[in-house]
Amino acid sequence: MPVPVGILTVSDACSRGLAADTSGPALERLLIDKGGGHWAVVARLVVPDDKQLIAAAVREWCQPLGAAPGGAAGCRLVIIAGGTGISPGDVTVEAIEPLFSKRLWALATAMVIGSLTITPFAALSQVAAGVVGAAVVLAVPGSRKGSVENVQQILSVLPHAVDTAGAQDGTRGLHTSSGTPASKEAPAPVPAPAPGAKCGCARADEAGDGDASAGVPTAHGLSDKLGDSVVRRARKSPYPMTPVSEALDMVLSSVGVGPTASISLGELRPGQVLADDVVALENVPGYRASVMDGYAVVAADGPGVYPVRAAATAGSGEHAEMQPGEVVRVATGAPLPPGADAVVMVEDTELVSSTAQGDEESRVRLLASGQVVAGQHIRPIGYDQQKGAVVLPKYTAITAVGGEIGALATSGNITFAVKSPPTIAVMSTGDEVVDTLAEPFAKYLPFGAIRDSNRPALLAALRALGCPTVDLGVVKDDPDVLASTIRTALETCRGVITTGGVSMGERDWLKSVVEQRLGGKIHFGRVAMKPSKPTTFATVSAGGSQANSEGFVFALPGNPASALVAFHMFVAPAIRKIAGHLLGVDSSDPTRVLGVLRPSVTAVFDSEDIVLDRVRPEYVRGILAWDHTASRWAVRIMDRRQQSSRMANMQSANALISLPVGTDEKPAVLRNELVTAIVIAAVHF
Ligand SMILES: Nc1nc2c(c(=O)[nH]1)N[C@H]1C(S)=C(S)[C@@H](COP(=O)(O)OP(=O)(O)OC[C@H]3O[C@@H](n4cnc5c(N)ncnc54)[C@H](O)[C@@H]3O)O[C@H]1N2
Ligand code: MOO
Ligand SMILES: [Mg+2]
Repeated sequence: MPVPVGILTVSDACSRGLAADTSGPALERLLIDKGGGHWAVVARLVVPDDKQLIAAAVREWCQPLGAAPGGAAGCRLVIIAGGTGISPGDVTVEAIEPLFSKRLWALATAMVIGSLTITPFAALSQVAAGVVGAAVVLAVPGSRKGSVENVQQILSVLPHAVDTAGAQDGTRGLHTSSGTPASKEAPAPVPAPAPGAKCGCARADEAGDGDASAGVPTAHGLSDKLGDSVVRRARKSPYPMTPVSEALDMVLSSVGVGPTASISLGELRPGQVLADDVVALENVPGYRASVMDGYAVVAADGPGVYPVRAAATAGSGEHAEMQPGEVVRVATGAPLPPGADAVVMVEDTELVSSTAQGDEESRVRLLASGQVVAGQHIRPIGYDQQKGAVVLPKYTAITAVGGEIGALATSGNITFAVKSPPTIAVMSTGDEVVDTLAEPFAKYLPFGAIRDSNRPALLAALRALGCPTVDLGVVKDDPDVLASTIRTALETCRGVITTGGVSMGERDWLKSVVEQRLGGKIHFGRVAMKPSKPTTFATVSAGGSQANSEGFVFALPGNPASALVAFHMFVAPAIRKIAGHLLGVDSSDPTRVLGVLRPSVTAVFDSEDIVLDRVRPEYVRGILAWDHTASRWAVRIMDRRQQSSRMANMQSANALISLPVGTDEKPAVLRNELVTAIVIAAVHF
């Protein structure tokens, strides 16, 4: 049995989502690659440089399994990366030393000596090693390189150290070792774990908005335990502030490209993508066709008076061979008689005589004004479509322009291999939310109620992407109903979008429902962005017709602008991936809407200066347009009132202006500065 390991990254920046945690993954990789199968990383966490939080995590992980009411983690090795420098903010060693029942001086020294052979800066790290409960706990520098180099020095002796540490403490755990230094420090408030909980592998750090977490993974993930009273809810969100790019990576690596289906022309819809090249089965035109209404002639005959032979209108059958000295009346699109090599427009002729009944042309004059050149006004065979040529290549997206469906109709194929946008169900949640799509229409709102704007907006946005939709209505804040509605929807739909109930409120149940009722995995529960911070993405094993596949749940924030921004940032790319849109297109050309990600353009900021948020990167709703005078993109803010509760700031928006976190050096974006605009809808020219 591999030995359970916990890896704790201590970093203010990582916990705030402002930097990616690279040492945690690197240490895990080291143990996997070089640990000879001895280790299994069962817990990874990022916490800020906070003594209480570091100690709480170590204490929790080093408890024996089942010792505490559900909180024990049973880790036998804990590696802490970061917070070992000599600045006042580095508190890792101070946090863990009081927990040590035994200091492992020599182990720490071995790490220092080894590292000193690599860099003299190793002398500036306060590495530490000790025993906590039955576990060996190491504190190593926070840099990816430094952390790995230190652990590498002692990797070969670690298995023995861990064995011995377990043996020396008969109680095997902190829990029963009251009186050890560990028990002297008050534990940080930890959300109540479930009975029997053990180390999860979810990361649980905390960041953003100056708050700090006590989150430690439990059997039910990080969410508040359903059934617990409000007094036991987490008072800080245990969900890491995931950087936007990481969140997007998690989404795109969790959803796979959808299946290919063979469908008929009438079933083609905008949003689908061709899964194969479509080859023309026939020439268009399949015959030499007239481009004008007029007369088929022999060009060498030249101007003069000619008898008119049987008329050829489009669709009329084949002609007899044409003779020099005669003309054949033809309509646009009609086949030319064999022998004709040009068409003269009716405007370049005059009637000379008609039949006795006066209902048919007898002779016409080809006027000298009309030049007659061989080949004139004739479409040769295969002019528009060559048999055997690729009409539309694989990855072509079907658009609402109609050109693709038209070209496919012309190709002569009966069926087409396509990937389609998935069926998605949409639900609004909230006791206060009044249905705006179902009868009867609420003419007057009860006090405290709000009309549902999220569901209609999301259903429309999904349809625009080509998704078949299922409307789940408005669901009350009731965990049972929420769970059963989502579960049932996932039997027929690839994914469910909910809005509301994902933040810190006493009736914000979505995360708990996903983890505890649906057995889902929350990949992220908060994103470092403004708006849409509590955006949650989870995968859930589906039943019904979707059995054996994973459904996904996007639990979007209730605030309307937050829900829509999150939709465009995360849901729309997932849908485009499932539908088989080409990955990685030319992002410099925003008119190309192919691709999983919408393109970003650099644009001039054409609005009053805007103060940057100091914690979260912001996605401001804007209108992107081509500035014809200056030949550049310009973007202006839709609506200065960018509150996430205000749906109106999304209207007419075709771009999200991606603004960085503000700093003392760069507190604002000024008019005429360059910004990045993410295109979310058709751009204006
Ligand atoms: N203590 C904290 N409170 C909040 C935090 C936080 O970090 N700590 N985050 C805030 C942020 S940011 C957002 S965004 C919201 C997200 O809230 P929820 O997703 O839990 O959504 P609700 O609480 O259910 O509703 C929020 C808001 O939106 C209105 N709403 C909900 N559904 C709809 C709908 N379908 N149509 C129109 N409006 C809707 C609802 O009435 C509320 O006003 O949490 C903050 N709080
Ligand atoms: O993320 Mo909330 O979406 O800031 O309002
Ligand atoms: Mg809420």
